[in-house]
Amino acid sequence: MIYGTVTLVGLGLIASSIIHAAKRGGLAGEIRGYDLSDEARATAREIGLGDVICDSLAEAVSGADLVILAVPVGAMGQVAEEIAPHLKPGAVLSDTGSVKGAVVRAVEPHLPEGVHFIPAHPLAGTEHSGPRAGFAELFDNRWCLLVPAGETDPQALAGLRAFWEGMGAHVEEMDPEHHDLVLAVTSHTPHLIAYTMVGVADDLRRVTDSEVIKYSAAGFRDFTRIAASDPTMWRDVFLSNKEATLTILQRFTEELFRLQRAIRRDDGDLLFDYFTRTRAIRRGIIEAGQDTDAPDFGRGTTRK
Ligand SMILES: NC(=O)C1=CN([C@@H]2O[C@H](COP(=O)(O)OP(=O)(O)OC[C@H]3O[C@@H](n4cnc5c(N)ncnc54)[C@H](O)[C@@H]3O)[C@@H](O)[C@H]2O)C=CC1
Ligand SMILES: O=C(O)C(=O)Cc1ccc(O)cc1
Repeated sequence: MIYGTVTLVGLGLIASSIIHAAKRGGLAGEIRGYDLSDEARATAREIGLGDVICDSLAEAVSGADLVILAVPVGAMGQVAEEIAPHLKPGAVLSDTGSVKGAVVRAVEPHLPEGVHFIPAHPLAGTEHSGPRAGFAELFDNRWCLLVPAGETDPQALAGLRAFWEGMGAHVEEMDPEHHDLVLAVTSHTPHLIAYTMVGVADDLRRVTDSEVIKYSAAGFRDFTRIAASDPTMWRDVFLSNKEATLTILQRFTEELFRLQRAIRRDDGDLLFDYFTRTRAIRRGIIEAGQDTDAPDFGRGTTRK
Protein backbone atom coordinates (compact mmCIF):
# COMPACT_ATOMS: atom_id res chain seq x y z
CA MET A 1 0.00 0.00 0.00
CA ILE A 2 1.36 3.44 -0.97
CA TYR A 3 -1.43 5.77 0.22
CA GLY A 4 -3.99 5.35 3.00
CA THR A 5 -6.78 7.20 1.16
CA VAL A 6 -6.88 8.07 -2.55
CA THR A 7 -9.63 10.31 -3.98
CA LEU A 8 -10.55 10.54 -7.65
CA VAL A 9 -12.40 13.65 -8.79
CA GLY A 10 -14.27 13.06 -12.08
CA LEU A 11 -15.29 9.43 -12.54
CA GLY A 12 -14.67 8.94 -16.26
CA LEU A 13 -12.43 6.64 -18.28
CA ILE A 14 -9.17 7.69 -16.62
CA ALA A 15 -10.39 7.84 -13.00
CA SER A 16 -12.21 4.51 -13.27
CA SER A 17 -9.11 2.92 -14.81
CA ILE A 18 -6.99 4.32 -11.95
CA ILE A 19 -9.45 2.86 -9.45
CA HIS A 20 -9.30 -0.60 -11.08
CA ALA A 21 -5.50 -0.49 -11.47
CA ALA A 22 -4.90 0.77 -7.91
CA LYS A 23 -7.13 -2.02 -6.57
CA ARG A 24 -5.30 -4.59 -8.66
CA GLY A 25 -1.95 -3.39 -7.29
CA GLY A 26 -3.15 -3.02 -3.68
CA LEU A 27 -1.88 0.57 -3.76
CA ALA A 28 -4.50 2.28 -1.57
CA GLY A 29 -6.22 1.52 1.73
CA GLU A 30 -9.44 3.27 0.69
CA ILE A 31 -10.50 4.72 -2.67
CA ARG A 32 -13.09 7.48 -2.79
CA GLY A 33 -14.69 9.09 -5.80
CA TYR A 34 -16.72 12.16 -6.69
CA ASP A 35 -18.26 13.38 -9.95
CA LEU A 36 -20.30 16.50 -10.64
CA SER A 37 -22.77 14.46 -12.67
CA ASP A 38 -25.53 12.66 -10.70
CA GLU A 39 -25.63 10.04 -13.42
CA ALA A 40 -21.89 9.31 -13.19
CA ARG A 41 -22.08 8.98 -9.39
CA ALA A 42 -25.10 6.66 -9.67
CA THR A 43 -23.34 4.51 -12.28
CA ALA A 44 -20.18 4.38 -10.16
CA ARG A 45 -22.20 3.14 -7.18
CA GLU A 46 -24.08 0.64 -9.33
CA ILE A 47 -20.89 -0.96 -10.66
CA GLY A 48 -19.12 -0.82 -7.27
CA LEU A 49 -16.39 1.56 -8.39
CA GLY A 50 -14.07 2.31 -5.45
CA ASP A 51 -14.97 2.00 -1.78
CA VAL A 52 -17.03 5.18 -1.31
CA ILE A 53 -18.74 7.47 -3.82
CA CYS A 54 -19.30 10.85 -2.17
CA ASP A 55 -21.99 13.44 -2.91
CA SER A 56 -19.76 16.43 -2.19
CA LEU A 57 -16.25 17.43 -3.15
CA ALA A 58 -15.43 18.44 0.43
CA GLU A 59 -16.37 15.02 1.80
CA ALA A 60 -14.45 13.27 -0.98
CA VAL A 61 -11.11 15.03 -0.43
CA SER A 62 -11.14 15.57 3.36
CA GLY A 63 -8.34 13.55 4.96
CA ALA A 64 -7.19 12.05 1.63
CA ASP A 65 -3.46 11.38 1.17
CA LEU A 66 -3.62 11.58 -2.61
CA VAL A 67 -6.22 13.52 -4.62
CA ILE A 68 -6.24 13.10 -8.40
CA LEU A 69 -8.24 15.47 -10.59
CA ALA A 70 -9.43 13.54 -13.63
CA VAL A 71 -11.84 16.14 -15.03
CA PRO A 72 -11.65 17.96 -18.39
CA VAL A 73 -8.69 20.38 -18.47
CA GLY A 74 -10.99 23.43 -18.47
CA ALA A 75 -12.53 22.39 -15.11
CA MET A 76 -9.26 21.87 -13.18
CA GLY A 77 -8.96 25.43 -11.79
CA GLN A 78 -12.51 25.56 -10.48
CA VAL A 79 -12.22 22.14 -8.81
CA ALA A 80 -8.87 23.12 -7.24
CA GLU A 81 -10.44 26.28 -5.82
CA GLU A 82 -13.34 24.30 -4.32
CA ILE A 83 -11.23 21.57 -2.71
CA ALA A 84 -8.38 23.80 -1.44
CA PRO A 85 -9.85 24.49 2.03
CA HIS A 86 -10.51 20.78 2.60
CA LEU A 87 -7.12 19.32 1.63
CA LYS A 88 -5.04 17.74 4.39
CA PRO A 89 -1.62 19.33 5.02
CA GLY A 90 1.00 17.02 3.51
CA ALA A 91 -1.46 15.61 0.95
CA VAL A 92 -0.39 15.11 -2.67
CA LEU A 93 -2.59 16.79 -5.28
CA SER A 94 -2.24 15.52 -8.85
CA ASP A 95 -4.20 15.42 -12.09
CA THR A 96 -4.33 13.49 -15.36
CA GLY A 97 -4.98 16.36 -17.80
CA SER A 98 -3.76 16.09 -21.39
CA VAL A 99 -2.35 19.64 -21.20
CA LYS A 100 0.02 20.73 -18.43
CA GLY A 101 0.96 24.44 -18.70
CA ALA A 102 -2.66 25.63 -18.47
CA VAL A 103 -3.43 23.21 -15.61
CA VAL A 104 -0.42 24.44 -13.60
CA ARG A 105 -1.52 28.06 -14.16
CA ALA A 106 -5.13 27.27 -13.20
CA VAL A 107 -4.40 25.19 -10.08
CA GLU A 108 -1.34 26.83 -8.50
CA PRO A 109 -3.05 30.05 -7.29
CA HIS A 110 -5.43 27.95 -5.15
CA LEU A 111 -2.84 25.64 -3.57
CA PRO A 112 -2.87 25.71 0.21
CA GLU A 113 0.40 25.73 2.18
CA GLY A 114 1.78 22.23 2.80
CA VAL A 115 0.01 20.51 -0.12
CA HIS A 116 2.34 18.94 -2.73
CA PHE A 117 1.08 19.59 -6.26
CA ILE A 118 2.49 17.16 -8.84
CA PRO A 119 0.73 17.29 -12.25
CA ALA A 120 0.74 14.03 -14.23
CA HIS A 121 -0.34 12.75 -17.63
CA PRO A 122 -0.81 9.07 -18.44
CA LEU A 123 -0.23 8.58 -22.18
CA ALA A 124 -2.97 6.01 -22.43
CA GLY A 125 -6.60 6.22 -23.29
CA THR A 126 -9.39 5.16 -25.58
CA GLU A 127 -12.20 6.95 -27.40
CA HIS A 128 -14.64 5.85 -24.65
CA SER A 129 -15.62 7.91 -21.64
CA GLY A 130 -17.53 7.63 -18.37
CA PRO A 131 -17.30 5.38 -15.29
CA ARG A 132 -18.02 2.16 -17.22
CA ALA A 133 -15.16 2.74 -19.68
CA GLY A 134 -12.27 2.06 -17.29
CA PHE A 135 -10.18 -1.09 -17.04
CA ALA A 136 -7.22 -2.11 -14.87
CA GLU A 137 -4.82 -2.77 -17.77
CA LEU A 138 -5.09 0.67 -19.40
CA PHE A 139 -1.74 1.90 -18.05
CA ASP A 140 0.24 -1.34 -18.43
CA ASN A 141 3.46 -0.60 -20.35
CA ARG A 142 2.33 2.96 -21.16
CA TRP A 143 4.13 6.14 -20.22
CA CYS A 144 3.01 8.38 -17.42
CA LEU A 145 4.70 11.79 -17.45
CA LEU A 146 5.11 13.55 -14.11
CA VAL A 147 5.35 17.29 -14.58
CA PRO A 148 6.48 18.81 -11.28
CA ALA A 149 6.06 22.58 -11.39
CA GLY A 150 9.03 24.15 -9.61
CA GLU A 151 10.51 22.84 -6.36
CA THR A 152 8.86 19.55 -5.42
CA ASP A 153 9.26 17.48 -2.27
CA PRO A 154 11.34 14.42 -3.33
CA GLN A 155 9.40 12.08 -1.06
CA ALA A 156 6.05 13.20 -2.47
CA LEU A 157 7.45 12.74 -5.98
CA ALA A 158 8.79 9.27 -5.18
CA GLY A 159 5.40 8.25 -3.76
CA LEU A 160 3.48 9.33 -6.86
CA ARG A 161 6.05 7.65 -9.12
CA ALA A 162 5.63 4.38 -7.17
CA PHE A 163 1.83 4.71 -7.45
CA TRP A 164 1.94 4.99 -11.25
CA GLU A 165 4.54 2.23 -11.54
CA GLY A 166 2.30 0.08 -9.33
CA MET A 167 -0.44 0.60 -11.94
CA GLY A 168 1.89 -0.75 -14.66
CA ALA A 169 3.14 2.53 -16.17
CA HIS A 170 6.67 3.65 -17.02
CA VAL A 171 7.31 7.04 -15.44
CA GLU A 172 9.36 9.97 -16.77
CA GLU A 173 9.59 13.60 -15.67
CA MET A 174 9.17 16.55 -18.01
CA ASP A 175 8.62 20.29 -17.68
CA PRO A 176 5.15 21.66 -18.55
CA GLU A 177 6.06 23.72 -21.66
CA HIS A 178 8.05 20.91 -23.21
CA HIS A 179 5.24 18.46 -22.42
CA ASP A 180 2.71 20.65 -24.22
CA LEU A 181 4.84 20.94 -27.36
CA VAL A 182 5.58 17.19 -27.49
CA LEU A 183 1.92 16.31 -26.97
CA ALA A 184 0.83 18.85 -29.58
CA VAL A 185 2.88 16.82 -32.09
CA THR A 186 2.10 13.30 -30.91
CA SER A 187 -1.52 13.59 -29.79
CA HIS A 188 -3.33 16.92 -30.05
CA THR A 189 -2.70 17.79 -33.71
CA PRO A 190 -3.26 14.17 -34.87
CA HIS A 191 -6.64 14.24 -33.10
CA LEU A 192 -7.54 17.49 -34.89
CA ILE A 193 -6.55 15.96 -38.22
CA ALA A 194 -8.75 12.93 -37.51
CA TYR A 195 -11.69 15.17 -36.57
CA THR A 196 -11.17 17.10 -39.82
CA MET A 197 -10.91 14.03 -42.06
CA VAL A 198 -14.07 12.50 -40.63
CA GLY A 199 -15.82 15.88 -40.99
CA VAL A 200 -14.79 16.03 -44.66
CA ALA A 201 -16.11 12.51 -45.26
CA ASP A 202 -19.36 13.47 -43.57
CA ASP A 203 -19.68 16.58 -45.77
CA LEU A 204 -19.21 14.37 -48.84
CA ARG A 205 -21.65 11.72 -47.63
CA ARG A 206 -24.39 12.67 -50.03
CA VAL A 207 -22.00 12.81 -52.97
CA THR A 208 -20.53 9.40 -52.14
CA ASP A 209 -23.87 7.89 -51.11
CA SER A 210 -22.55 6.64 -47.73
CA GLU A 211 -19.87 4.61 -49.46
CA VAL A 212 -17.18 6.13 -47.24
CA ILE A 213 -18.72 4.26 -44.33
CA LYS A 214 -19.45 1.03 -46.19
CA TYR A 215 -16.02 0.70 -47.78
CA SER A 216 -13.96 2.43 -45.11
CA ALA A 217 -10.43 1.07 -45.06
CA ALA A 218 -8.28 0.65 -41.96
CA GLY A 219 -6.79 4.16 -42.12
CA PHE A 220 -10.17 5.87 -42.21
CA ARG A 221 -11.53 3.56 -39.51
CA ASP A 222 -8.67 4.63 -37.23
CA PHE A 223 -9.63 8.25 -37.90
CA THR A 224 -13.29 7.54 -37.01
CA ARG A 225 -12.24 5.87 -33.74
CA ILE A 226 -10.18 8.87 -32.73
CA ALA A 227 -12.86 11.33 -33.89
CA ALA A 228 -15.35 9.57 -31.60
CA SER A 229 -13.43 10.87 -28.55
CA ASP A 230 -15.17 13.02 -25.95
CA PRO A 231 -16.06 16.49 -27.35
CA THR A 232 -15.76 18.33 -24.01
CA MET A 233 -12.36 16.87 -23.27
CA TRP A 234 -10.96 17.70 -26.71
CA ARG A 235 -12.49 21.18 -26.89
CA ASP A 236 -10.65 21.93 -23.64
CA VAL A 237 -7.39 20.41 -24.91
CA PHE A 238 -7.28 22.70 -27.96
CA LEU A 239 -8.36 25.82 -26.08
CA SER A 240 -5.76 25.27 -23.37
CA ASN A 241 -2.86 24.17 -25.58
CA LYS A 242 -3.56 26.85 -28.16
CA GLU A 243 -0.04 28.10 -28.82
CA ALA A 244 1.69 24.73 -29.30
CA THR A 245 -1.17 23.30 -31.36
CA LEU A 246 -1.26 26.33 -33.68
CA THR A 247 2.53 26.12 -34.13
CA ILE A 248 2.36 22.45 -35.12
CA LEU A 249 -0.72 22.99 -37.32
CA GLN A 250 1.16 25.72 -39.20
CA ARG A 251 4.02 23.29 -39.87
CA PHE A 252 1.51 20.60 -40.83
CA THR A 253 -0.26 22.76 -43.40
CA GLU A 254 3.07 23.82 -44.94
CA GLU A 255 4.01 20.16 -45.39
CA LEU A 256 0.57 19.34 -46.74
CA PHE A 257 0.95 22.07 -49.38
CA ARG A 258 4.38 20.66 -50.32
CA LEU A 259 2.88 17.19 -50.88
CA GLN A 260 -0.12 18.71 -52.69
CA ARG A 261 2.25 20.49 -55.10
CA ALA A 262 4.26 17.28 -55.62
CA ILE A 263 1.09 15.43 -56.63
CA ARG A 264 0.06 18.22 -59.02
CA ARG A 265 3.54 18.25 -60.61
CA ASP A 266 3.78 14.44 -60.83
CA ASP A 267 6.86 14.64 -58.60
CA GLY A 268 7.00 10.93 -57.74
CA ASP A 269 10.53 11.18 -56.36
CA LEU A 270 9.50 13.69 -53.70
CA LEU A 271 6.53 11.55 -52.67
CA PHE A 272 8.59 8.36 -52.61
CA ASP A 273 11.40 9.92 -50.56
CA TYR A 274 8.92 11.47 -48.16
CA PHE A 275 7.06 8.19 -47.58
CA THR A 276 10.37 6.31 -47.20
CA ARG A 277 11.41 8.71 -44.44
CA THR A 278 8.09 8.39 -42.61
CA ARG A 279 8.11 4.60 -42.91
CA ALA A 280 11.49 4.55 -41.11
CA ILE A 281 9.91 6.43 -38.21
CA ARG A 282 7.22 3.78 -37.82
CA ARG A 283 9.84 1.04 -37.89
CA GLY A 284 11.88 2.91 -35.28
CA ILE A 285 8.89 2.99 -32.92
CA ILE A 286 8.34 -0.74 -33.33
CA GLU A 287 12.03 -1.60 -32.94
CA ALA A 288 12.13 0.47 -29.75
CA GLY A 289 9.31 -1.77 -28.48
CA GLN A 290 6.97 1.19 -28.06
CA ASP A 291 4.04 -0.23 -29.96
CA THR A 292 2.98 -3.52 -28.49
CA ASP A 293 -0.16 -3.68 -30.70
CA ALA A 294 1.68 -3.26 -33.97
CA PRO A 295 2.09 -6.05 -36.50
CA ASP A 296 5.63 -6.84 -37.65
CA PHE A 297 6.47 -4.40 -40.43
CA GLY A 298 10.05 -5.65 -40.73
CA ARG A 299 9.54 -8.10 -43.58
CA GLY A 300 8.09 -5.97 -46.34
CA THR A 301 9.98 -4.84 -49.43
CA THR A 302 10.29 -1.38 -50.88
CA ARG A 303 9.38 -0.99 -54.56
CA LYS A 304 10.09 2.10 -56.58
N1 LIG B 1 -9.59 9.98 -22.61
C1 LIG B 1 -8.32 9.82 -22.76
O1 LIG B 1 -7.92 9.08 -23.65
C2 LIG B 1 -7.35 10.53 -21.85
C3 LIG B 1 -7.74 11.61 -21.07
N2 LIG B 1 -6.84 12.28 -20.28
C4 LIG B 1 -7.24 13.43 -19.48
O2 LIG B 1 -7.82 12.96 -18.28
C5 LIG B 1 -8.92 13.78 -17.90
C6 LIG B 1 -10.17 12.91 -17.79
O3 LIG B 1 -10.45 12.35 -19.05
P1 LIG B 1 -11.50 11.14 -19.22
O4 LIG B 1 -11.50 10.27 -18.03
O5 LIG B 1 -11.25 10.56 -20.54
O6 LIG B 1 -12.86 11.96 -19.27
P2 LIG B 1 -14.37 11.47 -19.13
O7 LIG B 1 -15.18 12.34 -20.01
O8 LIG B 1 -14.49 9.99 -19.29
O9 LIG B 1 -14.68 11.83 -17.60
C7 LIG B 1 -14.60 13.11 -17.08
C8 LIG B 1 -15.58 13.17 -15.89
O10 LIG B 1 -15.39 14.43 -15.22
C9 LIG B 1 -16.64 14.85 -14.75
N3 LIG B 1 -16.57 16.28 -14.46
C10 LIG B 1 -16.58 17.33 -15.34
N4 LIG B 1 -16.48 18.49 -14.66
C11 LIG B 1 -16.40 18.17 -13.35
C12 LIG B 1 -16.29 18.93 -12.15
N5 LIG B 1 -16.23 20.27 -12.18
N6 LIG B 1 -16.25 18.28 -10.96
C13 LIG B 1 -16.33 16.94 -10.91
N7 LIG B 1 -16.45 16.14 -12.00
C14 LIG B 1 -16.47 16.77 -13.20
C15 LIG B 1 -17.60 14.49 -15.86
O11 LIG B 1 -18.93 14.42 -15.38
C16 LIG B 1 -17.04 13.13 -16.31
O12 LIG B 1 -17.71 12.07 -15.65
C17 LIG B 1 -9.00 14.90 -18.92
O13 LIG B 1 -8.35 16.03 -18.41
C18 LIG B 1 -8.26 14.35 -20.12
O14 LIG B 1 -7.63 15.40 -20.85
C19 LIG B 1 -5.54 11.84 -20.17
C20 LIG B 1 -5.11 10.75 -20.89
C21 LIG B 1 -5.97 10.04 -21.81
O1 LIG C 1 -7.05 6.73 -28.03
C1 LIG C 1 -6.03 7.24 -28.48
O2 LIG C 1 -5.60 6.98 -29.61
C2 LIG C 1 -5.28 8.21 -27.67
O3 LIG C 1 -4.52 8.96 -28.23
C3 LIG C 1 -5.48 8.20 -26.21
C4 LIG C 1 -5.03 9.43 -25.49
C5 LIG C 1 -5.82 10.57 -25.55
C6 LIG C 1 -5.44 11.70 -24.85
C7 LIG C 1 -4.28 11.71 -24.12
O4 LIG C 1 -3.93 12.81 -23.45
C8 LIG C 1 -3.48 10.58 -24.04
C9 LIG C 1 -3.88 9.43 -24.74
